Amino acid sequence: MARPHLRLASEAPVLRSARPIIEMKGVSKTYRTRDGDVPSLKPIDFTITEGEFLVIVGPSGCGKSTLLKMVAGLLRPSTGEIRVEGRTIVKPHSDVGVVFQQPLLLPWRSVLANVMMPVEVKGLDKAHFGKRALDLLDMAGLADFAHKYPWQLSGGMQQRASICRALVHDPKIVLMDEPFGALDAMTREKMNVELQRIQRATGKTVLFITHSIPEAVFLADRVLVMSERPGTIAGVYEVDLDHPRTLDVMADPRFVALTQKIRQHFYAHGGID
Ligand SMILES: Nc1ncnc2c1ncn2[C@@H]1O[C@H](COP(=O)(O)OP(=O)(O)OP(=O)(O)O)[C@@H](O)[C@H]1O
Repeated sequence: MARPHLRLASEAPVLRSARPIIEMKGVSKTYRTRDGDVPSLKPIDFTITEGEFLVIVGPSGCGKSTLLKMVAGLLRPSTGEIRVEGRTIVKPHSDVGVVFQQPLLLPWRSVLANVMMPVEVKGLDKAHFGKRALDLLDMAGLADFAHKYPWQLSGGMQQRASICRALVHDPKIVLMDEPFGALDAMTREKMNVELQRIQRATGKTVLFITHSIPEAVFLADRVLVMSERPGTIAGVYEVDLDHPRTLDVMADPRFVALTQKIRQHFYAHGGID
């Protein structure tokens, strides 16, 4: 990808600090439906620190997306409290950028106009953030595609554009719900390397959901393993591998041992999917 070492001028790399940025206290969720209650999450207590890359893995339906939506303020917890930067979350807020499994770009808008969506919605300064959008597209290797339309881009390029869109308003936190699940294996690996680079360059705190244990270990500072629905924390694994990580790290005995340990955790507790 183009210019692998470019860094946004406004952003210096921030190392992971011990400062809590997302705090969950007794957070649970039960969906109330016409067919009855659907308990999705048991009470969870967990803290994510500033600049941390936290990856959640867990069986299908265990409440991963529910948790992410609650951090984004798109859903309210049934019990407990989520704080972001010390503020209790009760509605959608601009401290986060969100990336979903599908890029969800509007086909009638150019790539640049898509990336600028959050700026327009939040009524931010278009000149200032327009420059930032172009810098981000440059960083993501999409400088030559700013004025193209989404259908003129590959799936991986569209997903990179959607990551730019999540970063454009400079949120401290990026929430990513299986963002690379729809990509082919090689593109997915490249995206992992790229995302790691962007996260290290910008110091963003990332909360990332995946079904892939190797992807989790490759990206994470910590991997949070959830149990079957109603989900709760089954284990937390620290990933003690140096940065920047290349794909070669997957042959490192520590990588192999940790992926195996997490996989065994799933076999012991009922499978990942
Ligand atoms: N709007 C809703 N109304 C009722 N039940 C819901 C709703 N959204 C999710 N659920 C239920 O809550 C549980 C958790 O859903 P969630 O999407 O958070 O799981 P997940 O871990 O992200 O799953 P997957 O890995 O398959 O994407 C599931 O059993 C799901 O059926």
